[in-house]
Amino acid sequence: MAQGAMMRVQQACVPAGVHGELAGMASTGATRVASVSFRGKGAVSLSTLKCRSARVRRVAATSAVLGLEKEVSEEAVASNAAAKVEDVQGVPAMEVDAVTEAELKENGFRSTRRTKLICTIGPATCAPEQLEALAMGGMNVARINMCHGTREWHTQVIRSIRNLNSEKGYSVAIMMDTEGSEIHMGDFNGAPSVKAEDGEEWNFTVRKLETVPERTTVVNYDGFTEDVRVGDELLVDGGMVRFEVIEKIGPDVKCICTDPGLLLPRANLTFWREGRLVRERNAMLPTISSKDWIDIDFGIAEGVDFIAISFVRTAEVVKHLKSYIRARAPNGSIGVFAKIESSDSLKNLEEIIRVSDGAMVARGDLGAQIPLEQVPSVQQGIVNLCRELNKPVIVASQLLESMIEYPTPTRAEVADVSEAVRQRADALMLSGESAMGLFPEKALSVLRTVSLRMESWCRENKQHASDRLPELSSVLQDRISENICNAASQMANKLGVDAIFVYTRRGYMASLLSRSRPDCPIFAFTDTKSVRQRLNLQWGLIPFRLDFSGDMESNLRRTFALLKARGMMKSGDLIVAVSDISSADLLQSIQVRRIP
Ligand SMILES: Nc1ncnc2c1ncn2[C@@H]1O[C@H](COP(=O)(O)OP(=O)(O)OP(=O)(O)O)[C@@H](O)[C@H]1O
Ligand SMILES: CC(=O)C(=O)O
Ligand SMILES: [K+]
Ligand SMILES: [Mg+2]
Repeated sequence: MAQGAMMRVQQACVPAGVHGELAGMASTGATRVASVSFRGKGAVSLSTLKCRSARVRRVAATSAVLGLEKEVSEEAVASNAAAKVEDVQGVPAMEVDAVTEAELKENGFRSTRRTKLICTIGPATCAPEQLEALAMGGMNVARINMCHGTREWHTQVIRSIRNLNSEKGYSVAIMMDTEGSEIHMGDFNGAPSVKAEDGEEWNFTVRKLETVPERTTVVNYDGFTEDVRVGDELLVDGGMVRFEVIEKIGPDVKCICTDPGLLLPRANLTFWREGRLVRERNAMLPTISSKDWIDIDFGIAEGVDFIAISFVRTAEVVKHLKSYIRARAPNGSIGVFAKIESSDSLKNLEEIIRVSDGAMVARGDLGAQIPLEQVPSVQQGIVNLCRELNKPVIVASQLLESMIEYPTPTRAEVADVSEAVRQRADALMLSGESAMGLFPEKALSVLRTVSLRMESWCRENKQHASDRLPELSSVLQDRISENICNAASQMANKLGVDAIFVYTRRGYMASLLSRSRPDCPIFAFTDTKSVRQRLNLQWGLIPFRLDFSGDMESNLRRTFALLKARGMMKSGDLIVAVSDISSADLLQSIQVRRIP
């Protein structure tokens, strides 16, 4: 998190009385300048502010943010959920996310969103109705950060999302993000933040304290007092607040605040000597801590769809976690994402990405470990590499940071989001904006609107023409699939078809099609719930669950009938279809079909 964030958090703790006026602002579109001038009586906690601002968000969500797209109505989603076509046994013959279905029907195939959206869930968004508002707003994946919250809280959030999915027809996947064992500060007796003033003396201690005295913070790493030296600089969250070490006394390290600001609970700590990041024994801490393993067991038991590993340094740890999951969740249904957020991960980037199921450009911590001006080019490099290697990639952190407190984004933020979309990242992620901000739904709506606009610009300007992707594999069977998918995409672009259909059990050909970023949406039909959930995160894929029958022809006919019955396609629509469900000795083919 950067300097700006702490100022806004501070402003978010504004006195009571602000709510009604903020609500008015959101609906009238008043400027951000107005929002800093609110004054009233009595302090109010961040969480109270959040509950009361529910109305603000409702208003925000129903007004087009940047005036581009047509909103999907609640009625449309409800009627889709009700119109499930059922097989004789009462099991839906075909399942698709209710919001995506409404979007397809209302906005048309061409303008349906390709970039996927992830929201970090926190106190601002954990209630079932808040989660539903995000699902309605296009959240494809909900992220829970194991740095924060209790086991009960995480369980509750996961269950609420699963309930929404099963009862209301959404298809929100769940990503668990590990805490990792990097050095961080403790909590401040439950306070949302604590101010450190210029020149103040603070005690950084490794004592285990139940309650922390004033101007004290607990450091989670026992070796801290030995590793740190007098004269070192301590950076909180990559420089939001700075301290200088002046004295070491047993378990306590006395520091002077040299750059004041707000300290957030569990903020990341790095220490620097003569302008360089110090990585001594802390570099030997395990990437996955013992607490992380317990969290991972919990994630496996709860059936999360993705686990994101924080501060990955080598490919080995990813391989280890993947085999751990394979042994405990035999259908291998959890995708492992490597978070690229340290200089070590950049050294081993290609190896790490090759063994992971996807990667996250975690710009928050990354920007604290490498010079900030390198972050944009590193982001582009990671996005390109992931695409080459056929791995989904998420761009995360500070996309709309100012919206933690303001109802409209800055121009620079809109440009940043647009750039990630132009780079063809698979997914964009909200952190504080949705976890603890005042305008979670509106932030999501901005991501959606900006994505749609840039995607349509890319199509109009034939951006795909310049795409050159290397061959993935030297194995013939894989090369056949790869070439079929590339050719199917090219054909779809040239013919201007309405959609590409792919029939896939494990999602392999669906990924390959997504990798070639075609102009039309990709309908991915798969027979398991877990694969359907995981395909949610990949660019341009619209995952359907469908029971397969023996041959391609009957699958196609069945799909046409079901889609027509649900009003999602009509006679005369043109599609390109491929499949990886037939056995290896069957001829793989590309079919071009007009819906009868
Ligand atoms: N479950 C939660 N409970 C309380 N606050 C949360 C929760 N999740 C997120 N937050 C708040 O939202 C902020 C931003 O969330 P985010 O997930 O980016 O965390 P972070 O602490 O910056 O760490 P990371 O580097 O893992 O992203 C956090 O600093 C925290 O204040
Ligand atoms: C998301 C995350 O962990 C980061 O940006 O640091
Ligand atoms: K984390
Ligand atoms: Mg991080």
